[in-house]
Amino acid sequence: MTDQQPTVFPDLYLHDTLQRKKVLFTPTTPGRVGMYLCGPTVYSDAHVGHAKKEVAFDVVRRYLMHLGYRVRYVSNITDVGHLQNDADEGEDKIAKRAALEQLQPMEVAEKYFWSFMDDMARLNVLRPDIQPRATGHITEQIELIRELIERGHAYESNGSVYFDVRSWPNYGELSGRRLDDQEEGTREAVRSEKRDPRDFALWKRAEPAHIMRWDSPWGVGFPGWHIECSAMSLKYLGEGFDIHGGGLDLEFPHHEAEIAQAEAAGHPFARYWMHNNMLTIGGEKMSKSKGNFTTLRDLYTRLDPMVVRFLLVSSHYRSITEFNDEAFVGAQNGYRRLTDALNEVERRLPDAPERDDSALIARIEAHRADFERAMQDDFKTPEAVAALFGLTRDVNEALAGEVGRAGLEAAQAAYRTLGGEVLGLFAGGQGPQQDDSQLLDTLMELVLQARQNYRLNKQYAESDRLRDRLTEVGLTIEDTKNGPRWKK
Ligand SMILES: Nc1ncnc2c1ncn2[C@@H]1O[C@H](COP(=O)(O)OP(=O)(O)OP(=O)(O)O)[C@@H](O)[C@H]1O
Ligand SMILES: [Zn+2]
Repeated sequence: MTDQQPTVFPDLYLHDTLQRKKVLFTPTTPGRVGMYLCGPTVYSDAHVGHAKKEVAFDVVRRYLMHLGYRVRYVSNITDVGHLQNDADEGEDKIAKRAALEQLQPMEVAEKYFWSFMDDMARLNVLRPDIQPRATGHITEQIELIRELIERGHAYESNGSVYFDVRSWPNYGELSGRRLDDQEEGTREAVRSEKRDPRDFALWKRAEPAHIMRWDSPWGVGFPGWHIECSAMSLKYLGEGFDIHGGGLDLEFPHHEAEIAQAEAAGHPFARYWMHNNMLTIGGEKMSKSKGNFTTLRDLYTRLDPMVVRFLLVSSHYRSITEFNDEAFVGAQNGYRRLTDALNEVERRLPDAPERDDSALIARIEAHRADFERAMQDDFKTPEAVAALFGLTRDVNEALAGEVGRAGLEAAQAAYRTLGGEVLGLFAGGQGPQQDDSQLLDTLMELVLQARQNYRLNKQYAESDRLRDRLTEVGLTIEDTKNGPRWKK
């Protein structure tokens, strides 16, 4: 099979954190893009902030694919518990959760990996081409640390290995922080192992109680927080790969450390850095540790995941998205406007008459051009969504009268390509209609309530009849100590 790739790609501008400005994007290998995104630490359910990041970069990837690029999208899974704070101390997040849930650390990682995958699938986030796990790449991480020691940029101390920031003058180039401005804040015991308090751990000696542990040239231990991303992105995308993404909160120290680890070892790192801004609640970053989060799981009981996605793409990836009920209502209405129009277009298509729709088609093309222009200017999704609303205004106006096949087909193609393929707003491909599973959840909640009322009134025969009838259609009710549950 030959590669069907366009030879000319339209100009695409993106904001590069490293250059602190919007720049023209040119991939290293014509027609191909290698992208790496810092993925989740799998120790709890994903929240809406994680969704902002995943959707932001999913849209970047989808748009590159839409332009005709072949994209290799790599996103890691942190399944080794790195320590709780940036100063290389505190508890191991995964181990802490394992103790709480009485599970093995690897059970915790497995459980939350799958919950993350399910949550993102419902948001219509495409699966990464490669999803490397940190625990599966300990050898690569050890190798990179060894190179750093050999080149004099890292040193072993008491069974741990630290990156020597003073040996690498470029440290701070991404975040613009000068070494002298960087915080110290490290506990005395850890500080005494370091030559400089700002040095960060590449490898940590494991205390006897630490479950996740590996042999290394420096004794039994586990990797530091940052090293996995340098090792795995280089392994799967090669030196000088194109785009590295992640949340703005990771710029320092995580991304700064990723660059230093790779480049000090002699491996040119990412050429463009993209950072999404934060999803906030009451003006504060939504985060696991602050406890001010709403999990996607919870949110999906109230909202169609596609509305959540619509809400996220309605603000720019570099803007703050404030999360509140008003925003939901707006997103619900906005999404409805698009899907109502598309549903009507598709309903009419099979019996559409032949007629001249050139005026409508010209307007559709103009909205399409607006959409592309917005996306080529640093992925301005709010403007792209505005173009879809412009399209919807014209389509609705046309639908008020008679529209021919050509007009309907052009409208359908615009919605499906731009709203569907690029923005990922119409999951599944079978149409934008409401997802029935959502409906089923709501109905079953009502049924369980009705059954509970029967039981409270001691109407056990009615309650049993309800349950038996559900069993006949393949729905089972189980009474647990936390109340009744149902499953298909
Ligand atoms: N509120 C948010 N808005 C946008 N992106 C976020 C938000 N919270 C986390 N992210 C991104 O998700 C990824 C994983 O984040 P992380 O696991 O540190 O979540 P967190 O909730 O900030 O956890 P913690 O509070 O324990 O640091 C990072 O790339 C981070 O930038
Ligand atoms: Zn990373």
